[in-house]
Amino acid sequence: MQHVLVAVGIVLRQGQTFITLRPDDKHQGGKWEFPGGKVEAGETTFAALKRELDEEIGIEVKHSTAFMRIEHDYGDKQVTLDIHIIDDFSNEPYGREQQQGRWVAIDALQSSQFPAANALIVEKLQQSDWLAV
Ligand SMILES: Nc1nc2c([nH]c(=O)n2[C@H]2C[C@H](O)[C@@H](COP(=O)(O)OP(=O)(O)OP(=O)(O)O)O2)c(=O)[nH]1
Ligand SMILES: [Mg+2]
Repeated sequence: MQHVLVAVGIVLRQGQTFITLRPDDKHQGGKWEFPGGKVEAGETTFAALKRELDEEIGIEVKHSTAFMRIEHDYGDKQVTLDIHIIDDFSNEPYGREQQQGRWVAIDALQSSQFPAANALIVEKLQQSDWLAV
């Protein structure tokens, strides 16, 4: 069974987060995601986060805080999501790989838009009072 470690970034600004649409031909395609991707051999999670967020949404990550870690088994693939809040970045995010992207209010996030592993992320984000600042 394939097992991957994925660095995931919750890009936050004024109570909103930037999400992107996974291409149809990828694992969990057609679902919205928080940008990120596989941590490569010899790479730290922070380095992977910086690299993936530059590649996928064109931002430069300046600061991140660990948020939570989730293990999920999709049956065809096991993932460990290492999720970080990105609270300082430069450049305006956009779908740099031609994927759709949009800002959405944390309160308006719906678990059903995302892969199953994300339900716990949405729940915790919506419980975190400190995110409102
Ligand atoms: N980026 C991201 N991946 C997620 C989320 N939720 C979730 O279950 N995943 C899963 C889907 C994929 O199986 C895996 C991400 O791996 P991926 O194959 O897209 O990684 P990648 O961006 O490096 O893709 P690639 O360029 O190597 O094709 O994590 C999420 O919110 N964001
Ligand atoms: Mg990715």
